[in-house]
Amino acid sequence: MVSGQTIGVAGAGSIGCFVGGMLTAGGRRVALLARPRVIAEIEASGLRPTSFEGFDQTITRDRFALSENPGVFENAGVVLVTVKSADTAAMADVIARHAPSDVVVVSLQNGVGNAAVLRDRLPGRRVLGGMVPFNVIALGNGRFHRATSGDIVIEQDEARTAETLSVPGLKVRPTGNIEGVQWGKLLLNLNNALNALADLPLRRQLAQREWRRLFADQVAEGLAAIKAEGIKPVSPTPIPFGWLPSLLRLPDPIFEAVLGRTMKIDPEARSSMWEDLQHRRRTEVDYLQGVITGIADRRGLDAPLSRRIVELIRRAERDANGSPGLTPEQIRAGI
Ligand SMILES: NC(=O)C1=CN([C@@H]2O[C@H](COP(=O)(O)OP(=O)(O)OC[C@H]3O[C@@H](n4cnc5c(N)ncnc54)[C@H](OP(=O)(O)O)[C@@H]3O)[C@@H](O)[C@H]2O)C=CC1
Ligand SMILES: CC(C)(CO)C(=O)C(=O)O
Repeated sequence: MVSGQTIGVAGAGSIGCFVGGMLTAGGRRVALLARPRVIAEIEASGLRPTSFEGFDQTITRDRFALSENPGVFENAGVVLVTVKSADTAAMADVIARHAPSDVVVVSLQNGVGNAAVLRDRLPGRRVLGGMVPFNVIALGNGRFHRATSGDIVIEQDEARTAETLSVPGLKVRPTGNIEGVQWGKLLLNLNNALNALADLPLRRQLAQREWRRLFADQVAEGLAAIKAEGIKPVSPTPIPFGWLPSLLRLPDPIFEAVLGRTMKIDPEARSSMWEDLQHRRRTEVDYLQGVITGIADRRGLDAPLSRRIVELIRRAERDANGSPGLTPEQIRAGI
């Protein structure tokens, strides 16, 4: 990408509006493709990325392009894909029709299959996998709040796309092993569903040992499945995966001390899957726990916890009442 070219954001919701806002604040030219409800909110209030570190800027409407018309991608040098995984294929087709043929497409999504879907539907275009380690919550009135720490990681390329996308307050690091990084993130994202079922902020959920034991059992089950596939996950935190289950099972005060040293979590942070249940949207459970049950099916492994959680999330999606607010005991009871 040539610096000065437009950075398109394909599906501006929590991640897209935060990243797009930070890039605009950092002097990049940004074009957001968004739904009418998101456009109306930003038209009324401006775009306000904020962060647990104290960053807080309201970006006026004249500083970026914002539209429901994918024509906003016509001069894009990079397009960041920030839709939920089920919408990746449809968004790839939009990019194919509206972005230049030499555009670089970067997936900033959870899950391990989105870059492959984009590559399949965008032959000839450069597609880079990515991983966003931090949480963003949509707080209303154009405010998109980064509630946990960590740097974005994307696949390294000769054009040094990662470096071009880095601005103050939003660091993007290149990696030669994006698959390992994405599988590592998938293991942490197994907590998204637990958090969604718990109806608790992440910090309060992780402060309770019974929730952490459940998360530890999920990670152990996920690790066993992905090791059977010969995959070596890279931990997104300074804690190696081999230690994570034991660490999660520690008594509350010891765990708190370790967590406090490894990452920052705002009191209001919650998983994106909790947000999906609250807004009666389809969740990404098929791309997270569903990947583990898929491996288990192929390899004849047990994955009882992942199967139970898929079932509970599907039930919550069908009920459309938001989070069911379950306890760890209620989740284990059906296994
Ligand atoms: N939120 C978070 O904290 C984190 C999220 N992630 C990952 O990032 C990805 C994005 O998540 P998140 O930002 O939370 O998701 P959101 O649902 O908040 O944002 C996606 C947005 O894209 C919109 N969209 C979908 N298709 C189109 C289209 N064709 N044209 C215009 N807009 C479209 C959606 O609208 P609609 O709903 O109407 O379809 C929605 O507003 C996911 O893979 C998620 O797992 C990763 C790390 C943290
Ligand atoms: C950052 C994290 C792990 C927060 O739960 C996330 O990826 C999400 O909410 O989707």
